[in-house]
Amino acid sequence: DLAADGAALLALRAAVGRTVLPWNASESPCFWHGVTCKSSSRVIALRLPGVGLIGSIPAATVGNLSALRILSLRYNGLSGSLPPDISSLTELRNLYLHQNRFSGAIPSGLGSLGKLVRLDLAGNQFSGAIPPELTNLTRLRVLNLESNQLSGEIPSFDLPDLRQFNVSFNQVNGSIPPKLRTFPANSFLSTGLCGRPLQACPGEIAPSPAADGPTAQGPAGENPSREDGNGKKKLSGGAIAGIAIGSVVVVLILLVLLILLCRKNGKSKTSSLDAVEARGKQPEAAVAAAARDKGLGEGGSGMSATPPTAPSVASAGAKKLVFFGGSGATLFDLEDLLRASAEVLGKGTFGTAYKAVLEIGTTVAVKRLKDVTLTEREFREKVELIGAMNHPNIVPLRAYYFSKDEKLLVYDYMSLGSLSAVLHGNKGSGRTPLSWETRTGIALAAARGIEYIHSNGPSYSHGNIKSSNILLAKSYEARISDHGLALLAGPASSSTRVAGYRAPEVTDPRRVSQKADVYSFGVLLLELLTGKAPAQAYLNEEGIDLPRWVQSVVREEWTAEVFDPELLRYQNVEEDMVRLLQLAIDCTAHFPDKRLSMPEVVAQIEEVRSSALKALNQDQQSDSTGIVEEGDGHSSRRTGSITQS
Ligand SMILES: Nc1ncnc2c1ncn2[C@@H]1O[C@H](COP(=O)(O)OP(=O)(O)OP(=O)(O)O)[C@@H](O)[C@H]1O
Repeated sequence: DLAADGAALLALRAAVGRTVLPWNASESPCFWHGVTCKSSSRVIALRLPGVGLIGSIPAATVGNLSALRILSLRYNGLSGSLPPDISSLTELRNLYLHQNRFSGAIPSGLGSLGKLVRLDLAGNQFSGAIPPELTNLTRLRVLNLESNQLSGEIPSFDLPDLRQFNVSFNQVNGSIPPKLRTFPANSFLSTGLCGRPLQACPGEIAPSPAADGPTAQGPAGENPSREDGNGKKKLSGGAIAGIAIGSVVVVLILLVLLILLCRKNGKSKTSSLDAVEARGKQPEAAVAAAARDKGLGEGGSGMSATPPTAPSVASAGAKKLVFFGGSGATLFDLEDLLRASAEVLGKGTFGTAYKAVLEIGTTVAVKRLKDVTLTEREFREKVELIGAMNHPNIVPLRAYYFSKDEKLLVYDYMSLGSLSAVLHGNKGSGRTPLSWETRTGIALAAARGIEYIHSNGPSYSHGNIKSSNILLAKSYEARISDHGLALLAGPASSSTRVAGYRAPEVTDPRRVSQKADVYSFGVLLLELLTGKAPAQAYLNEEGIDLPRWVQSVVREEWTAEVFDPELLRYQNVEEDMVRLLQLAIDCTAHFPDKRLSMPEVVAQIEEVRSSALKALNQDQQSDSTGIVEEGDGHSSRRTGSITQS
């Protein structure tokens, strides 16, 4: 009970923190710095990073905190052996003891902490062998043993969830166990180990580059960042010959394509986009040149004047680019568009998107629609509805083009790309994680954009809310894209939509509703909070989607586990994170009637957002010097509680 927990904590203070822990014994331990309770009845987290604890931890101190889930004593001066009764903390998920002076053997009893997710013992003086019992920790995601004095061979870990592993700077030796060979070389630096990703062991055949390919995946089969190795493998003679022959073939194919392109001169004015599509993201000067070869670019009429509100027509021979006015945007004509250097941004449900940089300097995004079966009149009517939408959180549609063979939509180009790319792309070094303040700003902007779409009438919905349709302009201003495209799309386009965002009641993706948008937005919120893509392979291995995964974790009361580790560095925001998580869970309620409306969602996010801005101000004012690690906040505030919908 809480009294026993309090006594254990006071005993710990007497042993290692007499002068540094200002705990008031007459108050409930739940108010003590670094202590987190559940329902004011048990201590579930003890976080005392870098507070100056010194000495060795006796038995019957932390070992008596039997409800403990998080123990963080990192960056202190703790020494001696770990107390063996640490193995009685069977609720423990995160154990952070790195950067102390612990010595002796790693207790084999740690292997009985079956709920452990993160174990960090780096930067100590642990010696002896790595206990084979640690291989029982089947939920382990992080195992960091770096910079100790461990010796002997590494036990054969086969942990399905292991994402980070490090034994660098130890005296371990022997062959790297097969299941760990997919981790990069810097997991095994300065050891006596051998085998991939290091040098082959004596008697082992060095892997050929070809053999590296398919087996270089992580244990969960989905973590390409582990493939890095030292990147200096030598190519075999066969591979060099293959590359040389391949290059010659590619050059020949390009030559043939160029000849065909020249012959087709004049056939279709927009067919230069085919060339762009074929070339993907290659530099595009040549594409512009190809368009010029076709006689499309010379003598273009440049910018056109525009009336402020009515659609205007920029003429290019028989072809017309129709603009929506009122924005004061610089206009251009079809010829300018064709002369622009372009690159493929990506292929989506409704067609291919291109970035086009016009000679006048304007950059636009052009969407080339596929499978449009509407008549010209129907198409124009529907596109004008889309073009009439005007809101700061909607990507503006500037113009469109319709011909029998080609349907184009011209949008403002959003320079920071999609939320999906920012959140999940570039996992390597140099990545700038999205801050809590930015995430709440994006959530609010996206919610306002959807609210605006819904405000046009009960039959208006977006139908395809997902992170690749949240685009970011400079300073991470978020806007909804692809609004209204479902109106234009043919039946074929509905099949490719990502199921991870689709509300359970939506069986035909073309028949969506506002409540289905709320569901998809809830998934998007979960994505912002967890950092996980709804279609991520390992979530779906068990057939679990993101909302169900979050609910299962929350049900087990590991709320802190669901959050993106990149978010856990922020101080004083835990309660707001939990509020947003609760909102996301409410939005993803199974039954549409139980879901909130978008105005309600916006109102709730506004509250969280203003609190996030306050926290940001506090952070900027306070002199925060601590180094905060994954899964480990400084705040002793309660994480809050979550209810299931
Ligand atoms: N206006 C824009 N500015 C910048 N990038 C854009 C713009 N519109 C689309 N993109 C980028 O182009 C890529 C393809 O977009 P597109 O909308 O065609 O497909 P999608 O969003 O991936 O899927 P879906 O069509 O199902 O919405 C997206 O990843 C997006 O980042």
